[in-house]
Amino acid sequence: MSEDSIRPHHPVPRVLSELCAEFGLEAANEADIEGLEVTGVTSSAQRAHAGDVFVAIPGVRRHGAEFTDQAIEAGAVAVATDAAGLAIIERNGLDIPVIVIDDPRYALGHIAGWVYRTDPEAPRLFGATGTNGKTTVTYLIAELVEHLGVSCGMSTTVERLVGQETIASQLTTPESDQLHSLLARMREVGDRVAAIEVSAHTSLGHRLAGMYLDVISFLNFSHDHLDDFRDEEHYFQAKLAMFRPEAARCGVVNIDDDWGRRVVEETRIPVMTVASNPDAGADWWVESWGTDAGVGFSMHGPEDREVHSTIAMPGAFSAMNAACAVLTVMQGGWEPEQIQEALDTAGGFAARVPGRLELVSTDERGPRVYVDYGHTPEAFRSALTALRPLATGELIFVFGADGDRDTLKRPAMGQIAASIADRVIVCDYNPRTEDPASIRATLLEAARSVGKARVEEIADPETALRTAIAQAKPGDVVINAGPGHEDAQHRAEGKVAYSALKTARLALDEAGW
Ligand SMILES: CC(=O)N[C@H]1[C@@H](OP(=O)(O)OP(=O)(O)OC[C@H]2O[C@@H](n3ccc(=O)[nH]c3=O)[C@H](O)[C@@H]2O)O[C@H](CO)[C@@H](O)[C@@H]1O[C@H](C)C(=O)N[C@@H](C)C(=O)N[C@H](CCC(=O)O)C(=O)O
Ligand SMILES: Nc1ncnc2c1ncn2[C@@H]1O[C@H](COP(=O)(O)OP(=O)(O)OP(=O)(O)O)[C@@H](O)[C@H]1O
Repeated sequence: MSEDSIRPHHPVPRVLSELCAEFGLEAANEADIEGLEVTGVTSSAQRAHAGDVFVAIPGVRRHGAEFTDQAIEAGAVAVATDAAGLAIIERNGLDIPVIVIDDPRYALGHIAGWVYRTDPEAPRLFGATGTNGKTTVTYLIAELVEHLGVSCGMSTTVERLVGQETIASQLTTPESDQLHSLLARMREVGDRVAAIEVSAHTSLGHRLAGMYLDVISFLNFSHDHLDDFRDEEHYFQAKLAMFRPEAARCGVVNIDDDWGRRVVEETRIPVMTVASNPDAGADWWVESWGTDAGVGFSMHGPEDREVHSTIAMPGAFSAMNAACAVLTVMQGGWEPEQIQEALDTAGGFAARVPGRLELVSTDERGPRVYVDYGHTPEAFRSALTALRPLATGELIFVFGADGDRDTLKRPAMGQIAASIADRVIVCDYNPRTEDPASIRATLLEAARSVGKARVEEIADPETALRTAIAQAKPGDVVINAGPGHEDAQHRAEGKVAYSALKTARLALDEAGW
């Protein structure tokens, strides 16, 4: 099943004229909408199903109304669009009822919420936002809620989970029509909570319109996405927008950085704060220590309340991720004692998050090899700092940078890599339409400017990873940052199949580990 087809299996039809009455809308053309029933909503003509309202959005590249014929062919019964969209439909002589709305992208979520009967109580939404760690924390929230005996659906960059079914994701946070449809299907299968990863792009595209977050967690904030947002402040405001009373009931905020403290100052929803420093004045503070499998952590809260457990992922940041998940669930209504018992019974967080500092090597006599999804300067710093102590030999870092995405972060990525690792190998990572050699050149120049690590260039990511693993010795740690769970590279010539996880396994096999 593809993500495009996640729909409720038993939709209860709604009457289009009631939708118009609900939102104060009128059909713009002659066609009679009386008695017309709708069962779904789509913003993409390619995803249209029979019985859908096609919400035609004026996009950055195209106007959705240009694709109305495809939506009609698939069985769409009406279109909701702006005046420009109506003009396109009329110009093309198409015969379908059209409802004219001012801002189709904003209206999309509200219409979808009405058609799919989105109910903030079923499932309740627990969201995670931040520059790094959203996917991980979303998995941890879902894991903990399930340990508490409650069925939890999930939406992340990696996959959507509905009941027992998983579907690979396209976007981190889906378009609002897809999200409402996903929630409707979760309700059908009995998921009472949905853990969802909320990107800053969500605010740009009103992807949570018509939904209400029960709890939203702010994990951290650092340099990323300055191509899509005018500057850091706009990127921050997109995240802060989730902390409005109209968007969320309550929140959790990590105040380890100044941005977290700003969220606390500027939000009008009740928030529970957390920090890694006991003197930060947070409601909860977290101490952590390394274990064989990851980290152990103790959370100290008000009135001497405590939660202690482990997470099978390395690094102090993993303890903070676990703490944010615990506090999200606590804000959702569970007591620390219930959470403690659930974690004790489960033996801590297993944290099975594909491609997030995933340990691929299994032979303890050989080098340790990790595949990671880090692609920001701070993610590099966290991963390298977490694994540095495990390297009794060399710390070898294989990485590249996204093409057609925030070019400004590249120098910091190169510098951080070369200031913590012993050897860095710069390769391609999703160059998209950019010249890969010029992306590598920026990273190499930044890495060499540090004058510490050995810096090499191997353009092909597969060759780079295989070389690093073939040359690694016992005691060395190899990290491949970037590809994480992905199964393809995005290049100018199109998508090229590539899995770093598979390559790492193969190379370890070949090296006899
Ligand atoms: C910036 C942004 O949010 N862009 C999104 C936006 O694009 P757009 O407005 O340009 O849409 P368009 O391509 O002009 O099309 C206009 C309308 O026509 C429809 N259409 C278009 C073509 C067609 O053949 N048929 C059709 O029906 C489209 O569905 C759309 O409704 O609407 C499109 C469809 O609804 C999205 O796919 C697209 O996301 C693009 C692909 C994207 O890559 N976004 C990334 C940056 C993103 O959102 N990333 C974040 C997370 C990042 C992170 O944290 O790492 C995410 O949440 O995934
Ligand atoms: N709390 C954290 N602080 C800093 N770095 C982190 C944190 N959690 C995870 N990371 C790093 O970021 C990488 C990506 O993690 P994850 O996929 O959970 O983040 P994300 O916010 O979902 O990323 P994306 O926005 O790209 O989907 C990890 O593999 C790890 O290297």
